[in-house]
Amino acid sequence: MTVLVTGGAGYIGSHAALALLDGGRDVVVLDNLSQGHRWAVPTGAAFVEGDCGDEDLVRRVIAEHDVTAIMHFAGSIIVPDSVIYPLEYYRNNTVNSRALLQVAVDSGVKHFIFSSTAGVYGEPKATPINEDFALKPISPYGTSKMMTEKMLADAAIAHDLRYVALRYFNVAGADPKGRSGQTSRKATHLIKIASQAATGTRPQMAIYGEDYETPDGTCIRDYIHVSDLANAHVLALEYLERGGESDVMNCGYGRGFSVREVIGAVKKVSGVDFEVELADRRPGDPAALIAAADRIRQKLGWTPVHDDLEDIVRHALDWEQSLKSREVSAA
Ligand SMILES: NC(=O)c1ccc[n+]([C@@H]2O[C@H](COP(=O)([O-])OP(=O)(O)OC[C@H]3O[C@@H](n4cnc5c(N)ncnc54)[C@H](O)[C@@H]3O)[C@@H](O)[C@H]2O)c1
Ligand SMILES: O=c1ccn([C@@H]2O[C@H](COP(=O)(O)OP(=O)(O)O[C@H]3O[C@H](CO)[C@@H](O)[C@H](O)[C@H]3O)[C@@H](O)[C@H]2O)c(=O)[nH]1
Repeated sequence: MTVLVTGGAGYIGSHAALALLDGGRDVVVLDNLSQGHRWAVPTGAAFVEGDCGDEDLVRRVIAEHDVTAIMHFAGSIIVPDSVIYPLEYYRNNTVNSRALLQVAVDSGVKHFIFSSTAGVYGEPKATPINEDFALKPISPYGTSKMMTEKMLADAAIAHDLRYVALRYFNVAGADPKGRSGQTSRKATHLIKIASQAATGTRPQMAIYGEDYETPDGTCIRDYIHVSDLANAHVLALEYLERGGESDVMNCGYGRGFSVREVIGAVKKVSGVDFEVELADRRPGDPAALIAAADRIRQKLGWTPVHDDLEDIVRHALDWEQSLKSREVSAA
């Protein structure tokens, strides 16, 4: 009875592995370390270095570890890169997910939890966004995730497999106990970048556009603490194990903060007045993305405990500081 966590050496996967281990589950992480780090795999989890699209390897891992459920985090995640390298994104996010799904079905794994994204909605017609809105992704990244959702839906009809696809809104923060956090080599996320500016890892940061139709002109997003998100995965697994139907669920808190509000919170919590420039809009940024977050609360009984922007920011800043000392000690 082991959970296979693909991408468990990365940001969200490592937090999910921690949540599973904290709940007394056995975990095996499969990660090719293209972005993740061996040290990010939580103590107590078994680790296999390899690709989730390698069917023979995944078949062996499932058999050797008696895997009964899969949480699939492995993937390529940078939206603008997906525009430049679309075929690479379809390979890693769609083709490799197909391979993993094939082995899951062949091996009799019945429960599958998938990392999807608010990016599947594209430019939504209104906000908050509920799960029944049309899927109209505007990037290859969003399309690659939508295609995996479709494969899951069809496979679940044809085979003895049930799934939950969790559509994450803006994931941020770090494990409150300091055991993991965001370590991406190529940071693009707002709270990560602002935390780097506050801790001196980068000299300044920019706001991408101040002329949106929002109260302060900057984009609004629904920031969700990574540990609340990790717990949602554990609850999704329990839901499937007690016979829950396959479903898709938004993961957000149902409220939003503007870029300016986020930067203000990072300055307040850190006490550092770092330099912020104004820059042009970043292509493809919708003005506001806020989740309708009722379904996940109702169906999974999910009750977030870190729904506080300053909490999220504090944990992100603590992690950024700890990364600096890690680099110093590694030098
Ligand atoms: N971070 C966000 O805000 C966000 C939002 C929506 C959805 N997601 C999704 O959540 C998942 C996890 O994202 P993250 O932020 O933790 O990213 P991450 O880059 O930190 O983690 C992804 C991990 O997967 C590994 N990986 C990539 N391709 C692999 C492959 N083919 N085989 C094995 N391992 C592979 C990487 O080495 C890395 O450790 C992704 O699927 C992403 O699309 C993330
Ligand atoms: O240095 C920065 C970084 C970001 N932003 C702005 O901050 C907002 C949030 O940006 P970011 O943190 O990059 O997140 P998103 O572009 O909203 O995308 C994230 O959230 C989506 C779901 O909402 C996921 O699909 C994506 O994978 C994930 O990267 C946007 O308006 C950006 O323009 C800045 O102004 N300056």
